[in-house]
Amino acid sequence: MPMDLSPIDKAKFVAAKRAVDYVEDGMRVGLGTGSTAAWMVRCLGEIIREEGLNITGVPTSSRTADLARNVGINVISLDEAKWLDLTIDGADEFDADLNLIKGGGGALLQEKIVATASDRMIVIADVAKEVAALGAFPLPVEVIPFGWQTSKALIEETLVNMDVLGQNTTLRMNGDTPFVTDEGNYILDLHLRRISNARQLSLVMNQVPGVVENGLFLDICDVVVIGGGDGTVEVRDINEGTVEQDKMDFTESDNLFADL
Ligand SMILES: O=C[C@H](O)[C@H](O)[C@H](O)COP(=O)(O)O
Repeated sequence: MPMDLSPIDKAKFVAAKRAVDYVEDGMRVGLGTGSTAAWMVRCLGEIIREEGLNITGVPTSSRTADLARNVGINVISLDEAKWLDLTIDGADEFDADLNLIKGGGGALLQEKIVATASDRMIVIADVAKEVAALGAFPLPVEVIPFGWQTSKALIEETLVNMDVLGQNTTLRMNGDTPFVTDEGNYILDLHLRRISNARQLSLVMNQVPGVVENGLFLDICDVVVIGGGDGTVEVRDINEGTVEQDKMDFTESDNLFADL
């Protein structure tokens, strides 16, 4: 009996399930963070249990580390792994060049380090994450708590100097207190609406004192697996374009749904 999933969760699930097909025995895999990545971690745990694969996971957040251990994935740190075969992660937006905005869940720093330490990055996303131009989703920028208001003012001044219009920067909150990342930092969300020069913006943001990293992932992603609420899956490769379009039969996933 399948669990009663909403269309958005079905979309995330089918993307995640298709993406774990890329995982082979003996691989070291970067494990992303967020609701879509959580489906992937569960699917990975499932194939490890069912097929006895020897997979080592490097999580990108404490949340993902806890989930990975719970589903039976052998978890090590990036420094122990040193280099990864593959990272599978979600995204907040992706464009036609497979450039991304990430960090909606506040894990962008570890995610960027882990993704860039991988031979390949596969992004899993529901169809709604595709955009013509990045920027409708607020761009997360991680800053150290010391002097964060100064960093915020410098970011705003920089955006004005770059002629970025409609900008507005907010400190991410968790109730009444600032949201704190796994590294003990804060997140500033840049409400830009449309980013016209992502490369320049990324470089300039990272030069502001106090900024640790920003959520633009440029030239990092190799493949996007896009899920639809009706079970459709499209695989888009950075070099080859759309390489696969399929539709998953949900009845085939009954056992997996029951386990999740
Ligand atoms: O910090 C969080 C990550 O970048 C997530 O991968 C991103 O926010 C997408 O999350 P979700 O799959 O929940 O939409």
